[in-house]
Amino acid sequence: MTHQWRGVIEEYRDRLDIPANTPTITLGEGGTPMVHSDWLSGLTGAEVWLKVEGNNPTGSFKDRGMTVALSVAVGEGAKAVVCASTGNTSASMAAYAAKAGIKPLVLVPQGKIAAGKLAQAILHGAQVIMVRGNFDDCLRISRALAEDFPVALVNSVNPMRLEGQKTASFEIVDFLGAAPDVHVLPTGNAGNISAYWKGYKEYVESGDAASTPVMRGWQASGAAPLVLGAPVPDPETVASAIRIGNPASWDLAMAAAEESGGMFRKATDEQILAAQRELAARDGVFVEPASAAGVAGILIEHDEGADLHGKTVVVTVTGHGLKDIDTALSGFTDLVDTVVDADVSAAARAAGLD
Ligand SMILES: Cc1ncc(COP(=O)(O)O)c(C=O)c1O
Ligand SMILES: N[C@@H](CCOP(=O)(O)O)C(=O)O
Repeated sequence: MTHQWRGVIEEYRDRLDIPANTPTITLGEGGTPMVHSDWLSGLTGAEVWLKVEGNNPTGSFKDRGMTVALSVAVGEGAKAVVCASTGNTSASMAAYAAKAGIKPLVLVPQGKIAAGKLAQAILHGAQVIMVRGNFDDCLRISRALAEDFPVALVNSVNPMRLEGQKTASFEIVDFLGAAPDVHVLPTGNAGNISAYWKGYKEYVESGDAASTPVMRGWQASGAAPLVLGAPVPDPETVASAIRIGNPASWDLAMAAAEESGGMFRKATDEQILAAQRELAARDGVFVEPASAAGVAGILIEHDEGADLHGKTVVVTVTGHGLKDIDTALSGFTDLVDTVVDADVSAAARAAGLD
């Protein structure tokens, strides 16, 4: 009989630092594909694998953390949950809250989150509060609400989120049979790089891996506090998911980069969008702009002459492209606007076949 994937908690309960009586609120998250990037492997001489986190139930890696955070919160009696979000956390939280039958409350920067993510949060029943401010303002308010009112905060400042998100490292090592040499991922609030590093270290401690990878986090140029070494008061980037100026997991993320021999770097919006398009067209993997920051990083370092020959590289592509189709289509207005009469010769002419 084939193994039915049971979600992060049931697959990894003995590796999660959670209370023993924690219930399981799951949508079947985790167990995401590792897709070989023939394109990036051919270009760099490395074996490059994409960890495709857009295949999670709500379309991003947040689901790994949210199943654990919501389950623990419900186990502790929570009747409502709150988060600040650039979009994906709200979509994920709202879905798991719906499954749990508790109230989701979301604070988002007004007009700054992708329509697909807003639709997810609303359809899953969240009360969405639009804030005149940025993500960092929303997180400050959410923390205060959770202190003063009976709502559990489920942003990645909640350690249960990192417990769940660390399972992606386990899956990568199990798939490859060893830890990769290099792990590349986009970085915003910095919970995910911290969670991956925790997971890799735990697999070494338990004897399931012999080594840990070098961790490289990529930020957008207009929202690159970890590169600059100081918070950015007005972060700006087309990659709305990582439009964050003061990452909550700053210290953990810095430790991940330093302990692993890695670093944080930045890519421009143009480089991120070009990477998004190339990845979709060459490897068949459609990701949202923020998710392409790590791919942009590989391309940038390749252009700079970095030598990855013979290495195993994993790039986490964090969220699905369908979440933000407005940005994706913005570079293709000529194609979208091409319309022909309903006959074969007009179609053949437009396609350049005649
Ligand atoms: C699609 C996507 N990629 C990357 C990130 C960055 O992850 P983290 O905030 O854990 O650094 C986020 C959220 O911030 C995101 O939604
Ligand atoms: N990109 C995130 C920002 C919040 O991150 P979190 O991991 O701390 O919840 C989002 O999708 O809102």
